[in-house]
Amino acid sequence: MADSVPPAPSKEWVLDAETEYRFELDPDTSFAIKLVRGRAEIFGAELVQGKKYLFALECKAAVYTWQGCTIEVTGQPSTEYVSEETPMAPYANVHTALEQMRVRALSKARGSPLPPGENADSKFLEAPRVLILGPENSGKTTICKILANYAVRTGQGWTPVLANVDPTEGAWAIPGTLSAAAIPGPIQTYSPANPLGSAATTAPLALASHSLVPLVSWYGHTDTKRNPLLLDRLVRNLGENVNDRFDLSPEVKASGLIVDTPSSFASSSSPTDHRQKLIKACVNSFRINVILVVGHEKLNVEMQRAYGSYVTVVKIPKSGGVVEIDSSYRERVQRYQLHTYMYGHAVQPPAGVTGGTLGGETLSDLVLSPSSTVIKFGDLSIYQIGTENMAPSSALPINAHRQVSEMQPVPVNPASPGSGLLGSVLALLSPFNPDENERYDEEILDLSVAGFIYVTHIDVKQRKMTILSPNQGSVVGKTALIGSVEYQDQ
Ligand SMILES: Nc1ncnc2c1ncn2[C@@H]1O[C@H](COP(=O)(O)OP(=O)(O)OP(=O)(O)O)[C@@H](O)[C@H]1O
Repeated sequence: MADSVPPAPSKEWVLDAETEYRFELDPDTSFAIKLVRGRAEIFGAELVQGKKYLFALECKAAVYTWQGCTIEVTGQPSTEYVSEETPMAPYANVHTALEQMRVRALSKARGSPLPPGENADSKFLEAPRVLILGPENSGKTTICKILANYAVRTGQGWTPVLANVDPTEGAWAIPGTLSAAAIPGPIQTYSPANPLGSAATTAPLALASHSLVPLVSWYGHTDTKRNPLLLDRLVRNLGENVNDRFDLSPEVKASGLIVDTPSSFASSSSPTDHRQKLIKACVNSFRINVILVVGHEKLNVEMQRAYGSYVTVVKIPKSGGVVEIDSSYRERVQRYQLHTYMYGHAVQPPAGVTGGTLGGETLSDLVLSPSSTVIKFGDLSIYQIGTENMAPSSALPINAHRQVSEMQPVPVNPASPGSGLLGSVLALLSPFNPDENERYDEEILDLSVAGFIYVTHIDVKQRKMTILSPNQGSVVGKTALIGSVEYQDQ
């Protein structure tokens, strides 16, 4: 009977130069955009003429054109309009400045002479290492995408590293993580479940040919205030890992780094010392040399005072297109991310649209079938870092010592009624160092994530539990970390 469904409504929009078409989708709807004439981009990623791009899961985005274009849209967005006021010109200026830094850094790395008149002071020969700060809904993640996409679009072969230290956002994995990946090609926008494009963490590598393989670490909470000490350590680890990666390749190093941060780093409702410590951890560990503050005068002044002597601090405008997303939308997006990690995307294109791609992939390639496995309690060593609902050390009375530190790995007994395991997300960690001499007490805090599993059933009597995993690999003998991220099968 599919033939009798009338095709979804289609409409053409003619966009003038330097304008953008903005749209927002309702839940359970999909949408298609085709570039008919001219040139256009979505957050810096160019559209190919004639190709049908699909969008789903309450995606909110914009098609921008520098020279003017015509697009055909199919489906019914909840909001759509064209805006003539965008901050794309200042963003492009920032890109140009970063590009000059890349070119100079590569010349230095290769020992090539600098163009005449260029400053040979080593301070001006560093690749850009950019930290993006701004309040909620200022468009930080979108700016990261635009800047990374402009870098890969130059055709210079850059592979900038994008790092996400915002655990409220799933980036390439799921909420509760920090991650970093080198970006070899344009990041597509198509669903808030994959805000930075698709990645292959545990899902089969064949899943998506455009997948990145990011480095992921598990903080385990979506609230940055929950365990700031742990967050600080993970930020430093990620910085070290990125620096190690840079040491392996002068080309990647010259491509530079862009770091996306949580809005709590800019929010006056966060304790000032936590905020400042975490910003400092980012600046130091990622060796930041440019701070971009998105539309926040006070934070800009604060950053100028704290870092202006050795870091270039620039205030950039916020786009009027950034959607004011509320907490219920955020919760839904977190659920979409957790669901997509296990099941992939099962998107139904708008009626009548065939041959569309989602994030550059054909739809049939994006559906995953996770496996549900029963394991014995002893098969997996499960820990949590610190105890639940722990106030930070700074909130304890003077001279009071906590029994369990915020950083201490505590074994979790699945048989205990208060284990909190049922419905929880567990991060499977990469193995401990095989060399006993290299092992250390807190090594578990520094292990990267190999994948995630969800606990869907616990049978205390039989001492067994059922886990959902996106791949078939055995978990026996592995170490897992629980946090406070929960999953409910939809
Ligand atoms: N110009 C635009 N037109 C339409 N939608 C946009 C535009 N810019 C950003 N958005 C959308 O607005 C939402 C919020 O943007 P973004 O995630 O970049 O903000 P953020 O500051 O990183 O958010 P957070 O508060 O989570 O840190 C996203 O869904 C994004 O796709």
